[in-house]
Amino acid sequence: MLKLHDKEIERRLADVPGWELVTVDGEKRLSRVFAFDDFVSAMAFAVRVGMIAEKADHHPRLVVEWGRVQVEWWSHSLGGLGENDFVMAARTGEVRGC
Ligand SMILES: C[C@H](O)[C@H](O)[C@H]1CNC2=NC(N)=NC(=O)C2=N1
Repeated sequence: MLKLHDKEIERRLADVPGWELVTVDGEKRLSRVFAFDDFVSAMAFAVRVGMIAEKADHHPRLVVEWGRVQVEWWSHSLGGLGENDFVMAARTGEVRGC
């Protein structure tokens, strides 16, 4: 998988509404916070995202708190964003139903 350049990233961001481009330790990531009514719903969402990640062998950073889950996707092997990350971001939205 190829590391995407800024122009390609900008173009693909339009395909994943709701996701934000962030840079952490010099590496670009896709980031989004999902809101829930309580902790159990947040946890259940995180588990479902974890399952699709495991199946894809491509894993996110998941921060689970009462009522919210922050999801970040990037490719460790690329030190940035690849096509996979946009695919998984879109699939994450489907898990949530939005
Ligand atoms: C050995 C295993 O297939 C690799 O470490 C996978 C696991 N999950 C991964 N997830 C992410 N986000 N990036 C990777 O480079 C990655 N590599």
